[in-house]
Amino acid sequence: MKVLVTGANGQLGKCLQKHSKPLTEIKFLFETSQTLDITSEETVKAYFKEHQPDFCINCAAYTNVEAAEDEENLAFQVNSEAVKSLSRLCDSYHTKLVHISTDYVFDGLKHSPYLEKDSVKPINIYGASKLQGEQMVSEHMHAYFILRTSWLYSEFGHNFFNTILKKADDRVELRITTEQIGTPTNANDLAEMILNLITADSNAFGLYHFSNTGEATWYDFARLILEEKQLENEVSLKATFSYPTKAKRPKFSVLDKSKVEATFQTKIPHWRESLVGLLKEGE
Ligand SMILES: NC(=O)C1=CN([C@@H]2O[C@H](COP(=O)(O)OP(=O)(O)OC[C@H]3O[C@@H](n4cnc5c(N)ncnc54)[C@H](OP(=O)(O)O)[C@@H]3O)[C@@H](O)[C@H]2O)C=CC1
Ligand SMILES: Cc1cn([C@H]2C[C@H](O)[C@@H](COP(=O)(O)OP(=O)(O)O[C@H]3O[C@@H](C)C(=O)[C@@H](O)[C@H]3O)O2)c(=O)[nH]c1=O
Repeated sequence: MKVLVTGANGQLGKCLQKHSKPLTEIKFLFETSQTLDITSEETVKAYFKEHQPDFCINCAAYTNVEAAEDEENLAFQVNSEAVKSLSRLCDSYHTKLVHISTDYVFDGLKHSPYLEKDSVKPINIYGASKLQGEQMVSEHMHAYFILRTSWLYSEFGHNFFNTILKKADDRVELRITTEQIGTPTNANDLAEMILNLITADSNAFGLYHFSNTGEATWYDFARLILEEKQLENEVSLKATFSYPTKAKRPKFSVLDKSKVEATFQTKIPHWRESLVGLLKEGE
């Protein structure tokens, strides 16, 4: 089996590289923004013609939520237009697509976990571009899995977890918002789930919510990082309701995972357990 991973140098791409090592029976083609720019339709077309992958895991995305407010065209080009041509190609080569989307497709006004069937209404440009990407996948192909996830972090790349660790190392005073409730998700858990989906070669196509379980504010997330690193007495951490940003973010974006759990018999770890596990790994 041949599996193409786009955006392979991003955090999810790197987690997939890490967790796919034991899967020697699968040939992984890890392509970065340098080796396979998904916005270049001709390049991607030629790539598919040559390699004809059985699966494509699309980790390529424009993910800078703040900058997207000023770079709308680029965000839509990567997160929607490129996804349209990728989906068409996957359909014509019978390549199954695993596409990743976000909790930011919701407006955050619900008070209980969001189901796959709940109505979507993004409140920032990044969320709007990702929603349009989802629509491109479902309109242009059949054999797809769209996995919506939330608040991804890992040891790799730019994410809230690494930002807090860096600020804590520099003994910068932390002011962290309590305004949003969601679920931090260890990208290593998502990578494992994706690899299970592929090795099972499941045909249960469709839209799924996948995050760690439980809920938290960004403040709760930062606090557990400091506690586990035993830095709570060395770094000042203050809760603030308002932390002004250019992009609006949903106030509540916890995802309901019943569908993914029931379909794939997965036991998803709690966000606290997973965060503690990652910090222990790094010791
Ligand atoms: N990070 C998060 O908190 C969340 C992410 N998601 C989704 O999960 C997926 C993975 O995100 P994550 O790994 O965190 O994101 P990253 O930003 O870490 O990685 C995205 C990767 O995509 C690459 N990329 C950007 N443009 C192109 C392009 N035109 N062609 C090919 N590659 C490109 C980037 O390369 P380069 O750096 O060279 O530009 C980068 O390596 C995305 O779909 C994202 O929307 C969903 C919920 C939460
Ligand atoms: C760095 C920092 C952020 N914040 C706030 C800003 C914001 O409201 C919240 C989260 O900050 P960030 O900008 O790191 O996170 P953000 O970029 O909004 O994260 C999102 O990324 C995209 C890609 C997704 O798909 C989402 O699921 C989500 O993970 O925390 C503080 O309160 N204090 C701080 O020191």
